[in-house]
Amino acid sequence: MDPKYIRNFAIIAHIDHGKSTLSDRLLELTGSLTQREMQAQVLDAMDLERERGITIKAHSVRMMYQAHDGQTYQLNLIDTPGHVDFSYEVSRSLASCEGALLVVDASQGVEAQTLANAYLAISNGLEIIPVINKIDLPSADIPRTKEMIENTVGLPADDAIAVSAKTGLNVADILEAVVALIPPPTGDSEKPLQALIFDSWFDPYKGVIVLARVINGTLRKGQRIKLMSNGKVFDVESMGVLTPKPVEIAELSAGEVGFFVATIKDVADTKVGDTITDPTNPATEMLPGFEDIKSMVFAGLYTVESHEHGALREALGKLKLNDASFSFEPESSVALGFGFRCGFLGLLHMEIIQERLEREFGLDLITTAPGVGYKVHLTGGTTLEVQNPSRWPDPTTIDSVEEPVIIAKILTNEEYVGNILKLVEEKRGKQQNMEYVSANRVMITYELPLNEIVLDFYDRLKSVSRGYASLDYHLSGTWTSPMVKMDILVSGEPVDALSIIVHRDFAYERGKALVHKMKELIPRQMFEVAIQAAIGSKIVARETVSAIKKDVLAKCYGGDISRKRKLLDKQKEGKKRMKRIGKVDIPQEAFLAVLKVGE
Ligand SMILES: Nc1nc2c(ncn2[C@@H]2O[C@H](COP(=O)(O)OP(=O)(O)OP(=O)(O)O)[C@@H](O)[C@H]2O)c(=O)[nH]1
Repeated sequence: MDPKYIRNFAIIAHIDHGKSTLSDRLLELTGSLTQREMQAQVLDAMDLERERGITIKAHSVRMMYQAHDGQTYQLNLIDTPGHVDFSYEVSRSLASCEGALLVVDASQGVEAQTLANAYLAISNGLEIIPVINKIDLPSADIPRTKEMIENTVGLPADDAIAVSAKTGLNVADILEAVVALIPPPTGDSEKPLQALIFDSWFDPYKGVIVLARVINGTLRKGQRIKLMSNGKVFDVESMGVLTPKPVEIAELSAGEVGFFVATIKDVADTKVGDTITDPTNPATEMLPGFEDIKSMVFAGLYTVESHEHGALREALGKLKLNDASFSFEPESSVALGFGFRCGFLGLLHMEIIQERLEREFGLDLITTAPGVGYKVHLTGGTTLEVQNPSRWPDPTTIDSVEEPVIIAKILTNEEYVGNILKLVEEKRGKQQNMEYVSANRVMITYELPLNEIVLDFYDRLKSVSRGYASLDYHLSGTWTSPMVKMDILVSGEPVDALSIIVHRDFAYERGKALVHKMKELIPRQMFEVAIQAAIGSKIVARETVSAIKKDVLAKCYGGDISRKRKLLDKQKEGKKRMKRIGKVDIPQEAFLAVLKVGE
């Protein structure tokens, strides 16, 4: 198609501001889907996404739209993931577009992620059309939302389109604005091929499916392609566009977006952000912005039943086929047996993988507390990358430790600033900036150790701000910090899977809180159980779980068999996620106690 009539755009928004609902409306208006065909929120394809109401993977849909000028335009809507864990993918999706709809909930206003995504869009040179959504709500405040867009994002918002994605009110105006305001792509179909990969996944029937935006040149069915980051060469077997139903096509020319299937076996070969070229007439340069993304958060995954270990390995292998950003390698624990150390982009990513393992593969898992990767410099001059506390070297051999640090931007209402500052200070934060972005909204920028964020930061932030704070973060570097390993002893025995890495100055407090929480979480046994926190041989905290005195069934005084059964079933249910360590049954929650300390 003549690029003049192509518009590539994304919708960026804070979680729950209505991106999926609006996408569905646009599909409906362009006749891409009839109402009958339309399942609620087609773009969120995975069940899990639908259930959790979040968009995990980016997809793209081609819509044909006849504008008021009589011309038919090809509109490619590129969906972007809405969560900070996936901000690299967001940035690559945005790099495939010339414009973006910035959707802001009229009752909530601009949130941290609205801003983070808007900045990504601005830095990718996109034309941004502000859209104020949910104007059907009684609490909608259009003038205030406009003011916030102007003050925080720095975009003129007089012409913001006020819509209700729910009722469809004014949504048609968005399509006209897309055609009128978003520039057409400028690539050249005659130049050597350069196509940007912005998503890929593994389909059990078709193999690896790649979504790409052709920047220059033409990508044709049957042609040979080369991936510029790794030099690997494949043949394109089929290609198409999602309308949202897949429709086969023979080529994608400069400016167009679509998917293809090639002789690619491993999704890890198709890295988001990579450039595809033609090996017979290669482009001289990769497209800018490619990064090899790394796992930031690590945790051990074990099965409750040791005989399910093989099934876990198989399931992890299958998930990895679909998700190159997730990594795993075997590890073993004295307490838990054989398991895997898994790497994730962030906590949400970790929860998603965990849930899929349990739901799709029927595994019962024990997860150890998530932690980050440290660079440990030894006195002998060598440096270790340590992602597992049980690999922490002997403290006498450690010269210094570098821990990863993030820049966190927290957007909140004035009245919660005090609470939030207290929280970030407690989390070892260093203030970078604090400014009013509108009459009562404040943007707080802090440098914080990632290790503090992966623990309970999100939940704590939510509770101290009553939900009126949003967070966006990105990795910014490292700090040299006196980190130490803290062991947890149950009945005098160290349980390796419970060890965590903490800052020396906070170890005492953390240890006290942790054993206290564990005391609540470990059920009483027939005997007394001591729970201790120790650094090296020094015990820093201790609690005792006292022994059970009575038989639980004694309460039922014989007679009522169904009540008895219920009670036993309840106990069984409770047992499911326990791991017997020595003589003590430790429930899953206790392994994650460190996440719950503030509760
Ligand atoms: N009243 C009202 N509710 C809306 C409107 N648009 C969306 N919603 C509701 O807001 C909630 C979130 O909408 P989604 O479309 O799932 O939001 P999203 O931005 O796609 O969310 P993520 O996928 O998590 O990023 C849903 O319950 C929608 O029904 C609107 O115009 N008016």
